[in-house]
Amino acid sequence: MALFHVRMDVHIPHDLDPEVRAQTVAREKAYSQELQRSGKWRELWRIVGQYSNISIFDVESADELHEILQGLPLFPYMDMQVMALTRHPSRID
Ligand SMILES: O=C(O)CC1=CCC(=O)O1
Repeated sequence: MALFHVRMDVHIPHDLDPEVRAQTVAREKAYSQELQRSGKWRELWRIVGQYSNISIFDVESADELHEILQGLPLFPYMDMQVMALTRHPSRID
């Protein structure tokens, strides 16, 4: 098990066809909800006032995360920052 904190900043071009945009966003939603149901996409939060999110992934490896992120329908329109997480020694649970 490996935990990752991911920030995704979405930059869809303003001239993208509105139908393509709507279809891509709908496919993104379905893809992320399937991964949320599987437990791999553990947290998904909107950053207030930005077309950005903070996510926590619970995956087997960095390679698996890479595959998941590359499969995002919005991947071509995103900047991402990934941080690998490990357990803090002061945690009590
Ligand atoms: O809207 C976003 O932040 C991009 C996104 C990630 C998963 C999803 O459903 O939308």
